[in-house]
Amino acid sequence: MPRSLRLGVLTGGGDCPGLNALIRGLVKRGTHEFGHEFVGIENGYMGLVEADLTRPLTEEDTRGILPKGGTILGTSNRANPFIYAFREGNRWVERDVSDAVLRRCEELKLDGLVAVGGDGTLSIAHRLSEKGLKVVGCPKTIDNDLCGTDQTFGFDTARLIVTEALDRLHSTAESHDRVMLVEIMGRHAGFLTLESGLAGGADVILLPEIPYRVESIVEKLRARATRRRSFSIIAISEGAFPVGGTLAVLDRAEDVPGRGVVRLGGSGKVCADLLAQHIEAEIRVNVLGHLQRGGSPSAADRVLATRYGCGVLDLVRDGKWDHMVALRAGEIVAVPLSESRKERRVDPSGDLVRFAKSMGISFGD
Ligand SMILES: Nc1ncnc2c1ncn2[C@@H]1O[C@H](COP(=O)(O)OP(=O)(O)O)[C@@H](O)[C@H]1O
Ligand SMILES: O=P(O)(O)OC[C@H]1O[C@](O)(COP(=O)(O)O)[C@@H](O)[C@@H]1O
Ligand SMILES: [Mg+2]
Repeated sequence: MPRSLRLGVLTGGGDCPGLNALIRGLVKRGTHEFGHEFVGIENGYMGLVEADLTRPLTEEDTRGILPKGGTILGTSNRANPFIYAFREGNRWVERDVSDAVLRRCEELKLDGLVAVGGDGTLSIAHRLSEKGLKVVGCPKTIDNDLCGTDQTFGFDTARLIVTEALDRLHSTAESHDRVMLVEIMGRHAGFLTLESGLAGGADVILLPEIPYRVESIVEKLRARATRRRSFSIIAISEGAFPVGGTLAVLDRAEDVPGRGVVRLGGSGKVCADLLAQHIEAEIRVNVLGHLQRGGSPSAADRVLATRYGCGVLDLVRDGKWDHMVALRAGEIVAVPLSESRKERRVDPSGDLVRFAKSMGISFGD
């Protein structure tokens, strides 16, 4: 019988469907096979900085959570221990509280920490690991932009939601002869836009990896109009921008204390305003927003998340701290956490883009 451990668990960054399935897999296998004990840490790393945000996490707590969206542990994308934001009077100050986080883990008598998150959460995990904390990671994000793993859970569900939105927008766009722009999440990576754009039959797909020229989109829209189809669907990433232009930003990194990264939004409106200078057709912009992350995970995401939750316990058993679980060529493997710092992007000359172009889909280049 392997040694029973006391493990902390936290979920950090933006939530995504499948986090609860992961927590369930982790706690069930951990309890049954290893006799581990789990401590739930609430609101990401915030739970290791602020008081009263930890609680026992038992198998009983995981009953019925498999199909639930979000995370029963809560999360935060503003709780980086290396730039933690505190309110002092009427201003915010940022401090490095990473030493206090290590002390807190000792107080909680943790033998190790399981950090579930995206590039942000996992690179923080790696930095904590460098300071001596025993951490293992599980990758998550609807953006699918993490290096080291072929897929993150959350992506499949988000792709289904966006595809359904594109399907639904087709009928109203066609009835009104409109150009529909659909703004899709993904930060600086276009995976979600590319794959749901393909699945949902978009006519134009605009990605952060391929800056667009308005003239090129106009040409495509005009070509469609002469074929007596005067409606068009444009799938645009929140991180897409015109050649020579800049990112559409809702909050700069420095405007949100503790956040450390930019909040994107508004690329659809920017593109619509540019197009309106050239075409007569009515244009509408749809921002799908957090609908893309909400609700129950798909079967595929439940399975992948369960595999990650169960699989990370092999890393713990083998003492593979400072590693994360990953999917590579269909297998669950261990990858150094330092890999998670590298972000993945759509390859503009890869198969998907090439085939889409060969079918007549415009990328605005
Ligand atoms: N590439 C990065 N490297 C280091 N820290 C990051 C990085 N991206 C984000 N962070 C920090 O990690 C926290 C969570 O990041 P976020 O991107 O929202 O979540 P995640 O990537 O884990 O889903 C933020 O507070 C931010 O300060
Ligand atoms: O929830 P917020 O703070 O508005 O953040 C929105 C961002 O989070 C995401 O939904 C998911 O990103 P992460 O997985 O890196 O947290 C991005 O697609 C989007 O840009
Ligand atoms: Mg991130």
